[in-house]
This record gives sequence, C-alpha cells and structure tokens, in this order.
Amino acid sequence: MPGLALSAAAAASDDDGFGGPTSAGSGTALRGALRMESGGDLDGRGQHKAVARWRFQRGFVAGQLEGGDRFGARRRGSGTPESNGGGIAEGIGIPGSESDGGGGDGGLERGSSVTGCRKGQKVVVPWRFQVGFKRSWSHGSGLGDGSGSHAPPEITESKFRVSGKQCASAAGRNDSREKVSVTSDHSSVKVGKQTGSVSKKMKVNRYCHCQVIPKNKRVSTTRENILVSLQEFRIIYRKLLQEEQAKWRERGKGLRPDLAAFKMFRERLCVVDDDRRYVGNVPGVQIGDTFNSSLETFVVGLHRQQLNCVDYIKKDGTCVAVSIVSYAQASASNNNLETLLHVGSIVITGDQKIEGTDLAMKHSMDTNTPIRVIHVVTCEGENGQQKGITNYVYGGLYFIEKFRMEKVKEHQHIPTYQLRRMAEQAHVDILEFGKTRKRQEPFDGVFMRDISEGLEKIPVSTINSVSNEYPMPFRYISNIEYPTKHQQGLPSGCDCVNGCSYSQNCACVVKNGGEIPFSHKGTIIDEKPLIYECGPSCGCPPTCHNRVSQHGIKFRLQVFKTKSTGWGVRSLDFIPSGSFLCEYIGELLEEEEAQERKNDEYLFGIGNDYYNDRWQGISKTIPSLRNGPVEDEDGFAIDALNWGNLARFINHSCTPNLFAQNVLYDHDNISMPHIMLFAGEDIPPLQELSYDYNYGIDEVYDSDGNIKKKKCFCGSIECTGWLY
Ligand SMILES: C[S@@+](CC[C@H](N)C(=O)[O-])C[C@H]1O[C@@H](n2cnc3c(N)ncnc32)[C@H](O)[C@@H]1O
Repeated sequence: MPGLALSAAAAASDDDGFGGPTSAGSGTALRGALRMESGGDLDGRGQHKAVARWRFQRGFVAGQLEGGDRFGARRRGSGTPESNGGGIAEGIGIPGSESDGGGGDGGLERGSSVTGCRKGQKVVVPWRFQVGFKRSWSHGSGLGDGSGSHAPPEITESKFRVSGKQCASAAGRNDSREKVSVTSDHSSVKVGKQTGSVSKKMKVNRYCHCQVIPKNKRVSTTRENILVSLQEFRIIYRKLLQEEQAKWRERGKGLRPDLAAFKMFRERLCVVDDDRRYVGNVPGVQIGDTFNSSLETFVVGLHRQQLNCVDYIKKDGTCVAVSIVSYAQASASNNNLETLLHVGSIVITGDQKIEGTDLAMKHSMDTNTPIRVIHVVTCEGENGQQKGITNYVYGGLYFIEKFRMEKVKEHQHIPTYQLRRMAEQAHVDILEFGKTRKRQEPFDGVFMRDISEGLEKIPVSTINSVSNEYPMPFRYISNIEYPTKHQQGLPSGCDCVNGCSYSQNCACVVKNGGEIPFSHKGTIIDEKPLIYECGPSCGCPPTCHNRVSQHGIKFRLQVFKTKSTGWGVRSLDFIPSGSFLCEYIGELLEEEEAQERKNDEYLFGIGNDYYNDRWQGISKTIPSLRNGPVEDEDGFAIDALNWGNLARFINHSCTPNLFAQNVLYDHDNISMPHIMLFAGEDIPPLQELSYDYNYGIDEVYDSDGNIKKKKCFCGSIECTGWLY
C-alpha cells in the first residue's frame, strides 16, 4: 500500500479548529446534511439497492443553516461555490482569495605552505575553492525532469483556471492560478568550456520542455517534492501555530492562530506554492496516501477547498467537480468502495434547479470528468472507546454514474449522486486505516524564519527535516568585512545620467571591454574573468542595468539540512538562467592569514584566477587585465566561518547549477573582487544550489605536506568522486 509515511509530526489537525471538512462532519456543520444510513443504488425507480454503507454528507453548510429546518435552510442561492468558500478563503489567502488572485576535515593546516604556485598564476589554492576553470556544466534541468511545480503533470488529465465568478469560492474571486506550459522566454548564458577559450552558448528554456534530461540525471521527482513539501509544511505549520497561539493567548482575541500560521506559510514558505487545480490524479500523490488534516490535502493539491467537501474547476465556462471529501466510515460488513453515494443540498423550489457544487457535480457526470475521492477516516481510540485521530486517505478516481433528485417533501428535493470507482486502480483498504492508530510522535525538526535576522531583503528561512540540529552559530553579515588596512577607496565611475548604454562614452562600458555584461532583464550574458558594475561614483541611477549583483538577493532562498553534505541551500522560487543569486560574504583575509586558519571549510580564494587557461584571450578584452598578472601581488581569501551570509552553506557539485563571477563596483582593487554567484541554468524550485569548488585533486595538503583527500557526495552521475 503506498502511503505518505512521514516521520514528521502531524501538523494541526482539523481539531485545531481549522474548520475544514472535519468540522463539517461533526457538530454544527452537520446541520442540514442529509444522512443516508446506507448507500443506495438509484435504479431509476426511486429504489435504493444496497451499494455501500458509506455515506457522503454534504460538506460545509454551517452559517447558512439556521432554525429547525432538518435539512437546513440551504435555499437556492445559498451554499453555492460562491458562498461556500467564504470567510476562510478571505482570511487565509488561499487560492481563490482576492489577495492572491487566484563540514569536513579541512584542507591545509596551520604552518603548511601553498604548493604548486607559479608567480602570478596560483594554479592551486589548496585551502579553498575559487572562481574559475574546471567546471563541467550540467544540462539545464528545468522542468523536463518532472520535478518542481512547473513540471507538466504526467498523470493528470488536464488543468484549468478557475476564474469566473460563478465558480469563485467567494464572490468575485479568482479561484486558482493556472500554471500551464509556458514555452517562452528563452534565456541564455554563455558558459566557458572546461578548458580553452571557446564559449559554448547554452540555450535554456525557462519552462523547459525541449530539454530531455536522462532519467538517471533527474535530481528530484514530483513525488519527492510532494513528500518534502509535506514534511516541511508539518514542521513549519506546527511552529508557526505555536507562536501564533501564544500571541493569541496574550491578545485574547484577534486572528485565528491556525489561519494566521497558514497565511504565513502561503506567503513566505510554501514550497509547493502551486495553486493549480487538477482534473484526475495529482502528480506525486498516490492512492492510499494519508494526510493528517484537510489542510494537507490542500497543500498537495488534492483538494483545494477548506470549507467545502466538493472542489471544482471551471471548464468551458462551467463549474465541474474534481474532488470530493467523504466522511463515511467503513464497517466490517461493508468495506466496499466501488460505489459511493453523495448527497447534495436541499432545493426548496418547484423547478428543482440545482446550483453551486451540486451543479458542478452534475456537470462532472455530464462531461465524464473523473473525481478524486478523499476518505476521512476516524480511527478507533486506543482503548476502542475514546475518539481516535482523523486521517484523510486518498481513495482514487471515480465517475458519477447516476444523478437523481429525491423528493423530501412538497417543493423540497435533494440531489443525490452515485459514484463508481474507476477500474484498474490500486486497492485501498479503508477499514485498515480505521483500525486503532497512534499518530506518529511529533518530530520537531528545526525551522527558523530568517537566519539573516532581517539583514537580507528577503527572509532566508532555515529548515532541518532530517534531525533536530541547528546550524553552528556564526554572525550573519551582509557586506564583506574589510580589515582597516584593506579598506578600499571609491572607484572611478561613469557620467551617464539615465542609465548606461553600449557607448564608448560610458566609462563602465569601457572598463568592461566595450559592453554591458547584463541583459535588460537583469541576467548575466557572459561569464567573464571580471565584470565592472556601476558603483557609488557613477552618475547613473540604481536602476541602471549595469547594477545587478549589488542589490542583494531577490529569490526566496532557504538553508536546509541535506542527507549527506551537511547544510545546503535551495530556492523556493524558480530561478531563470543567468540570474544573480547571492554574494559569497565573509571576512577578508590575507593569504598568509587564511593559511593559518585551522578550519578551512569556508575559505574562498579570490583575485587569482584572471589568467588561467579558460580565460585565454578573454582577459585581454578587459583593460585592467590587459597587462597580465602582477608579480608578487597580494593574495586574499574570504573566510565565512565566523562571519558570513547564506552563501557559506552552498555545497559543491561536479555538475553545478551556479557559477562564481568576479565583480567590482565599490572599489577598483582586482585582488579582492566580490564573488557573485549566478545561475548557470534554469533552476526549478527546491533543487539544491551548488557551484564547483574547483579544488585540484591531490593538490590539497595537510600541515605535514601530505596530500589530503575528501570524498564528494554531490550525487551527480558525473561526480568525480572527490572534492579534493
Ligand atoms: C562551505 S561549506 C558548505 C556548507 C556545509 N555543507 C555546512 O554544513 O556548513 C563546505 C563544506 O561542506 C561539505 N561539502 C560541500 N559540498 C560537498 C560535497 N559535494 N561532498 C561532500 N561534502 C561537501 C564539505 O565538508 C565542505 O568542506
């Protein structure tokens, strides 16, 4: 039985008061729901043949049902999708709300000396990775790998935008944002070959459908993404919930903590940030997958409704039901899930006109649209008496085979729908799910909202869903720390007023060898030995397109605990090829000082790679590099061990998706350039970010002069096996 067997704790269940379908199945939400004690086959003569002792109950009707009306006062016009999605959607900004529109053992030890250095060309800096040669580029791994939220769904029939008012959860809202195959926006970055000076132009599609990545090169699958997202959602949600509950207790009133926590998750942290509504199966979700709350079914895209047991999409201007939550409980005598009966809302009119989700169900039948069924399974308590826990189990796809209006009394009818499970689907034994179960012990994990503590423009979240370990303490800084003696003066600048252009009148264009190395979209065009961005002495505005990497991070980056390489970094957003990611920031050290540092894990050698083989010819195009290496030039390194930024967590890969670029903008000293990391390919959300540390194999020594070795665990099929 496939299942989402996650060790992470249950996030808040619906018992947290989220008021999802669970609450619709108990207490006030039951009012107005027609309970059918046994399923019935609508044989056209009004006879109920025994089908299953399952019963669906009408989803959310509370709020519209008042008084003693047995079936609730759900009259025409009420309980439509327009109203059913109501308050919560507004409060939490779920799709459909207006707001969203829809360590290792180190290198050279103290006292060791740099070997293999030639004057002016430090072939190897044994203590650290550096910018430059010996990179092998992985193919763009955009979306062809089926990972990430942009991947075309493999098993999904189709997806649609729900945008019309008729379907909107609350009046006037767009109910989902459609992310269909976008095949535009070619972005390209020229990257150097491993050796030599010829540049290879890599064309990459932002929403890549043309690049086929071999299966064994695919880093992650849709299902892995779903599992990761769910696990992290549980950690994040629980932590936010705790915080919000504490605030809520202090205030005594205000936002519902669960809704506030979910809103935060949606806004800042959601990794499967994907509002698509699917018809048919949801990529990555399998029959038998079990969820702790209705919110989780929402997060994975199985059922994107919180208050309505029927979810729907708009297809050709009509609402069509796509998923349904069933509250029926299995019994030992009847564990048959082949047919199910769903009961709609009472219609109090003579013309028996149905609306809202009832109509969506009918349309689903008329269009033969498959419906996902999610079973709410309340397990027995441990002693067989107490209330157990509630799980949401994905039961597979069904078709509605029969629809009938049943007369309740004069002018009162109720729609009923018979669903039949589609053939050739994995078996799911709901009864087994109903047996006594303990929810798994809460796995705390680690979650920090912003490791930069406000120093970055965008919070850098940190998550550990592997253990309860926090990152080793360090001081987060957002600018290089220059020792006083190495403080640099301002560089010369250009006199451009309205932004720089390809003109020999622009001093910065001249410094760059006659071009601006960035596109107007803000992506790097060419990887170069050195780039001059406009700086504080320039006349151009901050928006000048020759100012890219000086503005800080612009993607939602996340520090996360990897399984084999310690902490790593990934993005929650899609990153187009050529985009700036972040600077490698730390303490500026002289080379000798760097050699003496006991821990060399976070040392990055700088300013020593302008003339290596791969830049042959290219360096000469940059005026400041034309004269070649200066003899006895000072060497520098950046150490991010004690002070640094998120870049200190980025791991090495033999097929990296980032590259390091030397950039100058606030001073002119080429021995201490800024190390800016750019995307070398389109990077889907959640894929680990990496660059080539560029160590020389057998060129790293310990303090006794012995060669040191360290295994590489980058996981690439092109992995050389060794970091150094
Ligand atoms: C700059 S740190 C990167 C962040 C580090 N993973 C952490 O947890 O802080 C460099 C160290 O990470 C580890 N590392 C990075 N990439 C690796 C890889 N591909 N294989 C094995 N270890 C790696 C090594 O211990 C390396 O010395």
